[in-house]
Amino acid sequence: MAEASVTFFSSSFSIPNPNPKKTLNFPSILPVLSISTSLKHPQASRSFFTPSLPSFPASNPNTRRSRENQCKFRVVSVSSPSRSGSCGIEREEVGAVRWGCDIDSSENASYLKRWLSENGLPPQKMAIERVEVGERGLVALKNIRKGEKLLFVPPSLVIDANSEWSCPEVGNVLKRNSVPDWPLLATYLISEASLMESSRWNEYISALPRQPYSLLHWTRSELDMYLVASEIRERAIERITDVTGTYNDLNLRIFSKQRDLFPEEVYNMDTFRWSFGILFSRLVKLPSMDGRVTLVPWADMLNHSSEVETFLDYDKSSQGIVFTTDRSYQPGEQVFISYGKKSNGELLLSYGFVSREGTNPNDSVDVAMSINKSDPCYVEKVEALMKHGLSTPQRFPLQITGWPLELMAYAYLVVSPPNMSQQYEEMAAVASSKGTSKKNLKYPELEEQALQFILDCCESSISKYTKFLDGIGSNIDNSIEISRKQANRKLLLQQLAVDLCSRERRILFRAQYILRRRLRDMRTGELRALTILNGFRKLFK
Ligand SMILES: C[S@@+](CC[C@H](N)C(=O)[O-])C[C@H]1O[C@@H](n2cnc3c(N)ncnc32)[C@H](O)[C@@H]1O
Repeated sequence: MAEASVTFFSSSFSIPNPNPKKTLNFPSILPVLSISTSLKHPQASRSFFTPSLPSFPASNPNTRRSRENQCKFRVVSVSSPSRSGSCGIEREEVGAVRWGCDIDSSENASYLKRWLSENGLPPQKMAIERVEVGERGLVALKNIRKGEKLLFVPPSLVIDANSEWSCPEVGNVLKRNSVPDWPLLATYLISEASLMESSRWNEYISALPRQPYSLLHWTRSELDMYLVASEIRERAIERITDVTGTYNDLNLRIFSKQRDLFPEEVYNMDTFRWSFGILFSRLVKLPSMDGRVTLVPWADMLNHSSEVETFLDYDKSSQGIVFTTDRSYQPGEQVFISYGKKSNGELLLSYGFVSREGTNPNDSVDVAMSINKSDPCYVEKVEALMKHGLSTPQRFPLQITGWPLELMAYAYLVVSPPNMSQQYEEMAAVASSKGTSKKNLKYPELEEQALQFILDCCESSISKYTKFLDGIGSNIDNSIEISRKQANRKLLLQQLAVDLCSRERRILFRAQYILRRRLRDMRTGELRALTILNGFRKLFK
């Protein structure tokens, strides 16, 4: 059960490509939500500030749909012409769309609940309410026992790659081009959203956040300014680049060729950023359905807690999407789920929040390691790494409880001398976890150097965090006059960055302490052995 809640999965994204030189980009690791139950006060840092985002009149989702209206999209995007650079994140303003709602308004959520009930959602023991953690969430209406199954969302209310398109022509074009699940679902959401009342998902889409929170929605300068010390910045840039690349490919090969079906006002970078933001923060992978990725209305109103393990799955006996509580709840308590065993950086990357201090047992910090260019065996080492899908620099996660075998193997490779070139392969294989087994490499003659190398990496990282945390407020440019809305956003992002960086630096401090102690013990051990040896020498003299 816990295994299934580790919700990273590999997406094989590729549209059959007439030009094999041009590859389609898409993140190889994408997060998916899984579900579980609650903490008493899992206050996450996001709850300190409420960002004030542009507001537009919400469409009334209760309007009746007319079938003849199908495929007549409404141009509702308010995105401004993009000033973005090649990776699309140079812009100072993140485009917003009109779809969805401000999640602090509960009106759309009550339309959603009514619509779900009318369409087969059975009576629930929870209701959508404004909550302290996560803004909107599901709250127990009655006593809920530990081990109870909840939700029972019927498959007819779930969106997946096989869902029927309200505008079948658009769906047919994508299917003919064998567009994989993630970009297909992103396009599906945009297509349905643009149809408004003519889409059967209107009530669901109207209750989605207009601005999903995740690093996908930070500008390049925000990432550079606030996440300068954290490796999560790189991952955010990679993700933004992948999403942008995916949109550009779809646009080039499909949208631009059929503008009647895919008008630019609807299918553009801003609307894709919105739909990918929704997918990153709400998509669920269902283990009992061969890992099918789905959007599960209602279930996706549950917020995350790192201290519970229960997750969403399809339940054959009830034929619905359920989760089983792993604690009891009293009326009025918010019910939480687990989005998987994620570090705070990963939570910020996909969901836009950081867990409250000390509540995330899965927290880790990525440390970047690299082979020194002046290493006489630089080429051989890099070749060995590349053979196993690694590079230089390479990131490894460090946890409060220690570091993985892969990181140690990489460190051995970095410090190993030319006369050990026969072992480079083995080291790289273990570093990539693609070796024969998860092997604990042991090279006693290199251990001290390898540990010293890891310590140096941690200390250089610590100094970056300290510089950022000491300078926050003073090194951030306050000279530009900003509106209240921008000030709120700035405060929110600063707070998130400070929370993330303090948690990550704490893990590094712990690693520094352990490494220093281990090295000291090794060195005093060596010293003692040397003193004994010298004593013997003197004796024999
Ligand atoms: C699947 S949705 C959950 C429902 C969401 N609160 C809503 O109103 O639509 C995931 C989003 O909820 C918020 N969220 C979930 N768990 C949270 C937590 N522990 N602290 C703060 N925000 C949280 C984040 O904005 C995240 O992107």
